[in-house]
Amino acid sequence: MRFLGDTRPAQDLTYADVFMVPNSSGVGSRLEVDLTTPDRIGTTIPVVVANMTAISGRRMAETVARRGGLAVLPQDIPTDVVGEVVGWVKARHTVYDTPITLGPTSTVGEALSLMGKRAHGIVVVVDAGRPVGIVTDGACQHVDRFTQLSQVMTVDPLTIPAGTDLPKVFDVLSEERVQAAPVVDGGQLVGVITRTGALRSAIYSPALDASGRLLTAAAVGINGDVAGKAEALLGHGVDVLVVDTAHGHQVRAVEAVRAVRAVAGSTPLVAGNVVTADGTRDLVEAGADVVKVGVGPGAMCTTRMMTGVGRPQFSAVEECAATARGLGKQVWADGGVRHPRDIALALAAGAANVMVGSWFAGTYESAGDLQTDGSGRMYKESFGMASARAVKARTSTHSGFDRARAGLFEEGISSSRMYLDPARPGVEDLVDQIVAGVRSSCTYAGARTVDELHERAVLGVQSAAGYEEGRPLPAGW
Ligand SMILES: NC(=O)C1=CN([C@@H]2O[C@H](COP(=O)(O)OP(=O)(O)OC[C@H]3O[C@@H](n4cnc5c(N)ncnc54)[C@H](OP(=O)(O)O)[C@@H]3O)[C@@H](O)[C@H]2O)C=CC1
Ligand SMILES: Nc1nc2c(ncn2[C@@H]2O[C@H](COP(=O)(O)O)[C@@H](O)[C@H]2O)c(=O)[nH]1
Ligand SMILES: [K+]
Repeated sequence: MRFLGDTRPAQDLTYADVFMVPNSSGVGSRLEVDLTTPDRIGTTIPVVVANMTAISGRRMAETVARRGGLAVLPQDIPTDVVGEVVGWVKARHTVYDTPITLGPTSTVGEALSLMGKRAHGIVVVVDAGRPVGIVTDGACQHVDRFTQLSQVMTVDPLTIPAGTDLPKVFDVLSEERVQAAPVVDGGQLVGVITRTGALRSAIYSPALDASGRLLTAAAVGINGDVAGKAEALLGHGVDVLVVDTAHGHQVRAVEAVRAVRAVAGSTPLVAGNVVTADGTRDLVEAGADVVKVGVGPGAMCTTRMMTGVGRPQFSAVEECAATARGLGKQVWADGGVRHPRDIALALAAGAANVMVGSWFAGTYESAGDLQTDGSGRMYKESFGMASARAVKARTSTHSGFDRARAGLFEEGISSSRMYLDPARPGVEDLVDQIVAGVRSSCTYAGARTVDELHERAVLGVQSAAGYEEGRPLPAGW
């Protein structure tokens, strides 16, 4: 990566401050670009879901891994529960989505309460494991919530035999004009597939472990028996460990990384957060394979306003990535990502992978319950991991006094409404947008891989007006 005219700007920059110019490019198609991440953890797209309780749970983990990304399960979830989630994710199909199933005597009310859990939008009515009907949201309107599903379901639904060619699935669903269909193997339900799902499965490669199951990650904090917790997570089959704390360049964090490294064997270890070359070096020396970069850019984060501490994220990533790469390691850019461009710029700066939190909060797959406001718009509630709300949950076993004292040190937002975009309500819709944007950035730069994007990117610094000029104006002016 270099700056236009080879003039390094005097001050630190964030994503909005920079732009990338096109290079002479021999990459003729966006489909020639391979977004496999150079951190070699198994992700085939540079998207990691942040370890935030309101965002990253089992449905997020399953859905994102199926498209080549990774979700980090938060440190506040009890270890045995993380174990259950990991076991569940690893038992998921790597191509077909998990169905929502109910019986013929289940009610419309039950179906409606479950439908928002998944983007595919159908409930499969099963009898002894066989699909006997399909219920859509439309069929549940204008009927009593106590109506049994046998009354509203489409009987003998179209089913897709497991293993059917994906273009064929796409064509059959289009011809039959159905949004989603159950997938069966020997008559038994094994999953659900949509038209878009068939398309995506032909474009993306899932992030898999050595046994071909979906990849998982989990975070540990820096307090208590960190090594013991890490060992327990490894015992549950977690593939990537993340040591995560606000101030990753403190003695206790470095010691925690060393302790986890001692038990982690060859399991990739990610540690953070830091924003300096020194912080990066210390975490690498302690045993981190990947250093997580970002203090204060997060949407739920009040650290910079509370403390004045942090660093504009583009420059933080650039400096830490250069240091880590010099030591044969990598960084993840964590926080502040609101557009596909931010991910492309983080990779241009040298990040191997990019963590996204709040942007994914407003999706069907985030951990929270789907809610509707007075005007009928769907939203999820989200909160920061250093907010009073999260701290209260994390310290639930402490004395009342200690909890109250910890609550005074909040550095995050306790409640925010993240609205679902009606045009992109599922996390895969956002992943599509990200991957399309980043693949396109690569062809503009003449890069076929993430490393080539970093090598070839030529960046400039823009004014606020320059950034504003790049925004679309859908309503005209
Ligand atoms: N990327 C970012 O900008 C930030 C991210 N977060 C996220 O919030 C979650 C909770 O992290 P965290 O607040 O570290 O909580 P943790 O409870 O995991 O650990 C923090 C530990 O570090 C000590 N500590 C020392 N200095 C600080 C400091 N300036 N800020 C916070 N702790 C400090 C704390 O002691 P004591 O409480 O006694 O001071 C405590 O023992 C994590 O997921 C983290 O990534 C939080 C803030 C910023
Ligand atoms: N200072 C705080 N930082 C937080 C908090 N909760 C999460 N985070 C950080 O933000 C990123 C995600 O960023 P986003 O812009 O994509 O939402 C996450 O990985 C943490 O590093 C918090 O309460 N305070
Ligand atoms: K912020």
